[in-house]
Amino acid sequence: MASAGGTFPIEPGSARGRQFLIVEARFYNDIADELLRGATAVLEDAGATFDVVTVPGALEIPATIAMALDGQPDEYDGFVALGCVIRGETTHYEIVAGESARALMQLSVDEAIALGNGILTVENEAQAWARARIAEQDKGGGAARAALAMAELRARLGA
Ligand SMILES: Nc1c(NC[C@H](O)[C@H](O)[C@H](O)CO)[nH]c(=O)[nH]c1=O
Ligand SMILES: CC(=O)[C@@H](O)COP(=O)(O)O
Repeated sequence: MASAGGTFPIEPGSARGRQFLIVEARFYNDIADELLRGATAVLEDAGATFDVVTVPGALEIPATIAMALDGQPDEYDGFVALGCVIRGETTHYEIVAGESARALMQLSVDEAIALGNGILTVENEAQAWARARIAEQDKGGGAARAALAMAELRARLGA
């Protein structure tokens, strides 16, 4: 398989002095643990500091980032969204997966924030684990890498 985008390289220590907010949805606890482990390992390796806030589900993530921006717009250099949406029996999956991504995209463009989207949208638990596990796809770490890269770019472009 071709190498995936989540391997975007970040120099160790290159984000020293930068502060991030991880917003994690704990709808699936064990998967949330693994996504969080991946994201925090990447931020720590980059020398960044971070806060973590926990919300019930993926639908609550965008509003939480909006609240943080509303409270103290310059407190964070970037944001990492973590969660897992697994298809059930009804159309609710489409709402949770689609609307969380749509609102995050809207926030990141409207507010010019550095955001890594690590919300898995999968058919079943096996797909979720393959993507969450650090030893496999490490999508939590990938989202943190994206947030780090975008924070760097945001600073360079003067946003
Ligand atoms: N089914 C999943 C949800 N659903 C819950 C929503 O995100 C939300 O918390 C609820 O509708 C109350 O507003 N959330 C996930 O993160 N993952 C799912 O698979
Ligand atoms: C992604 C979901 O919202 C899911 O958990 C809902 O399951 P169901 O469609 O069986 O209610």
